[in-house]
Amino acid sequence: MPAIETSALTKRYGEDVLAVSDLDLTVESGEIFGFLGPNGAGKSTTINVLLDFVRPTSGTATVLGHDTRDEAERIRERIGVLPEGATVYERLTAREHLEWVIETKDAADTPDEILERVDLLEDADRKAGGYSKGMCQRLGLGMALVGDPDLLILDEPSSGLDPTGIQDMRELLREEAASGTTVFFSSHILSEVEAVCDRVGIMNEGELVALDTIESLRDASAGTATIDVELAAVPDSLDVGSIDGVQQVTVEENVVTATCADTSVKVDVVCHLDERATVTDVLSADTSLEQLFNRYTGESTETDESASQEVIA
Ligand SMILES: Nc1ncnc2c1ncn2[C@@H]1O[C@H](COP(=O)(O)OP(=O)(O)OP(=O)(O)O)[C@@H](O)[C@H]1O
Repeated sequence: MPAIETSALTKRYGEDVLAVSDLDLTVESGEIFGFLGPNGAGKSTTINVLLDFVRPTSGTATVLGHDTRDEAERIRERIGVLPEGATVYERLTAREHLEWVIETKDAADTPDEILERVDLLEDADRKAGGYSKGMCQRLGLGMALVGDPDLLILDEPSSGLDPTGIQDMRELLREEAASGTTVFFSSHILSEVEAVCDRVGIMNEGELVALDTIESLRDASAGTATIDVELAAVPDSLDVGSIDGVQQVTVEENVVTATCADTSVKVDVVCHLDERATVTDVLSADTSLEQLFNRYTGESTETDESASQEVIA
């Protein structure tokens, strides 16, 4: 039985906003699934449907085999949730938050054990009103862990966390998955999920535009590369487009940029240009996973620093 299954799931807000469109998504039991997409892509809306916080306009969703509309209570008993921008009660301490959730869920956990896991033990008896955003997020994560849930649904779990916090969170998700918990979490940053996910679904403008394993996405991203070749002067006829495997060519000032179907084509481009002009510099960049994500979602790649760049001449 899949942990999550949606079929033709659609959610409209009023006439104008199609937040989720015809979504077919299956998350298998035991996997760590990253639900990706830029702001406004429909991730939170999908999660809110799964939690029965909003009702779908059409289509269906099941969580742990239960229909979200008819059996929301049964679902809640078996899942742990970190909602978007988790709120805490300012006057309660972290320990009191956990005691409250443990009691509500009639769970056997001890607060200290969970506080230790989310690194809040030292601050357990401070009122949450004085917590930083990252501490609130860790408290929210701790509350989601109560009752050893079969499924964790986390909306932007690393929001507000510092790099150490993000690493701790990844470790915790791995531990949960290793103990048999399915983890479904949303993010708008691919690099945050690629280290930990088995599969990712990429949403854009309400639609699922990619659904694959990280490895397959990597394979796809390994297939393309761009090369910038700087020339002393650009001759009238370059004819770079005639080279096998060159997909696109642009010339700006004296730099020729070619998009190649695979990395081996880059050498052909350099040789071709070297025969026709004086090459003064060459910069090549293999397409990174982040760029691939950006391509699916139409985001700009200009500021992407994760592209692996190497000067080859
Ligand atoms: N309650 C609401 N009423 C009207 N429109 C809404 C409502 N909630 C979401 N939307 C719209 O639905 C679309 C999808 O929003 P959603 O919050 O699901 O995206 P998201 O991928 O979670 O984005 P983010 O990463 O910013 O949280 C957006 O256009 C948003 O403005």
